[in-house]
Amino acid sequence: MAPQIAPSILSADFARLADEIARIADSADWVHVDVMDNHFVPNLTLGLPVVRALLEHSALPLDCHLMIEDPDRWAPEYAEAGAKSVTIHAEAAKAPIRTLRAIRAAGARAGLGVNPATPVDGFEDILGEIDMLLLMTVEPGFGGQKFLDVVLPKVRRARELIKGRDLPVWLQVDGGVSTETIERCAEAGADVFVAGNAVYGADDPAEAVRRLRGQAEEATAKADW
Ligand SMILES: O=C(CO)[C@H](O)[C@H](O)COP(=O)(O)O
Repeated sequence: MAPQIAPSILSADFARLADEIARIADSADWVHVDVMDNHFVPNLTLGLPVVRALLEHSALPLDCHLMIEDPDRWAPEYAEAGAKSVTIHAEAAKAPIRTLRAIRAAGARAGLGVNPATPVDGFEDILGEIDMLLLMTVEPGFGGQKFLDVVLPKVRRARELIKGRDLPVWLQVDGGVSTETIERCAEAGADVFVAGNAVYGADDPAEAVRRLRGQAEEATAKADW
């Protein structure tokens, strides 16, 4: 699959979210929406009512990343509301298979996210239940953090597992993805790139997306996976 860019609105102006999404509508593939509940992570952002409002105003599909304590309760509702991708965290879900199936049943792509220190090997047998594996490349909770190089071997490992099973699972990296780090992520096997600060911290967010995409495409073409 060609690399996809998912700007995170965590770094956008929260008072003007619809306008901020419009700025990247012609260059990005997804809008990445970070839902945080101040329990799973030490930050509070937005929830279902705001996502419903954004769905009315976004020309791009929403990729909702639930960093919340009880994703089993909430994830299906995001999918039913119209989010095209909903990711739950492996560290939080109590019934991940049931919840992933409920997301799919509601018509969305089902994502499974893991924190930097969570290994991916334990999830090999459930890869068939998911459409996207999200690997956090910072500790979740805040935008603008430094990319954790230590996660790169896990990106390679995840790509091997996906390839080994011959499944169409997308591999997303999230956190500290920028012009400095995106090539290493693509070389290691990532094909969906979340970028908050690197996009919304730029003077021209659309141009920032195009630049990231160009770098990811070039690195992917050279990659051996
Ligand atoms: O999930 C997240 C934080 O938990 C954000 O999506 C992520 O950090 C993106 O922001 P940036 O590119 O600025 O690191």
